[in-house]
Amino acid sequence: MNKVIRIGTRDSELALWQAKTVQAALQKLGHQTQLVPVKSTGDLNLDVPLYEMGITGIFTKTLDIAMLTGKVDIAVHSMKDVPTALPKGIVEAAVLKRANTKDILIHKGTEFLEAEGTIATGSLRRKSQWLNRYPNHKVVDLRGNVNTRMQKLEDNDWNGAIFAAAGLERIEIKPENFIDLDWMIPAPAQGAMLVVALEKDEFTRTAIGALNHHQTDLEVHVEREFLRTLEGGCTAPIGALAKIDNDDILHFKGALFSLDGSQKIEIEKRIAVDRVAEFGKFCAEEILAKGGAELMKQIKEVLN
Ligand SMILES: NCc1[nH]cc(CCC(=O)O)c1CC(=O)O
Repeated sequence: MNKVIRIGTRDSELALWQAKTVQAALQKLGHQTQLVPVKSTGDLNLDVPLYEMGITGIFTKTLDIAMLTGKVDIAVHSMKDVPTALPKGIVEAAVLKRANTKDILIHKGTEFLEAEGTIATGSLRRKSQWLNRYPNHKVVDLRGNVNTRMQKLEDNDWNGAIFAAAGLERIEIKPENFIDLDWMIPAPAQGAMLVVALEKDEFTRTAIGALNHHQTDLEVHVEREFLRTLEGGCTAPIGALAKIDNDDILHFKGALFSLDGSQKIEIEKRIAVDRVAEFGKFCAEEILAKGGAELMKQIKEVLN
């Protein structure tokens, strides 16, 4: 059997870049492909409510629906935007080799760092970590796709804004005036791309499976298991980074923060790659035991 693999993508520059990268990789393997930009879900009439289908992610919802209604065969996502529980009928088909995992600060001069200043981010994880390190600073909300956020930074008098290096590097808009935030723990799966497909579509799953990068796959699954064990369905300030070294040792760093950044519960551990099963869960349980359970309860009271 052979068929054209229809690749669903949102229409931001970053989403298109990611979808085209997967398209090029599939074509190199001899597959026929087609890009299908998917705009909004507004005109769709579904007979089952979204929550019953297990559809939750704000970034992934549109493409989930396009796939479940047979309009596309696969969807390409920034893996960090994908909820840890996928909708019924949708499965991970491949995790691509990871790019830069770092958060970076795009700034207009770094003098403010040791004094007072205002930085912008829409991420609770970035906000809480920034305030933990710079309690005298102010953090303002910043939303939109990366191009929009970059423009808003230019248009406002903030001292800087935080971005994932990977996003800016992919679409080649990373400016000169940045610093790597090596101390900031990235979002679980930051810098990785995930291709999802329908569980029942074996042809497509096999085709896409050839793109899987085993090491990245192992790393991000430890990070996401850590997240899933901690979060319980809420978007708390949680960071996680797993990295496998040349000796097949996985190094893990994870943390949970209070929303105002005043509390930080962190963990740093390593384990042999052949023993990573349940390691993310194990690390999360240690965080929960070290005060994380109480902190999660407080966070949920504020957010829900
Ligand atoms: N939440 C938005 C988002 N989702 C994925 C990326 C960039 C690519 C990545 O982090 O994997 C970004 C932009 C950002 O966080 O600055």
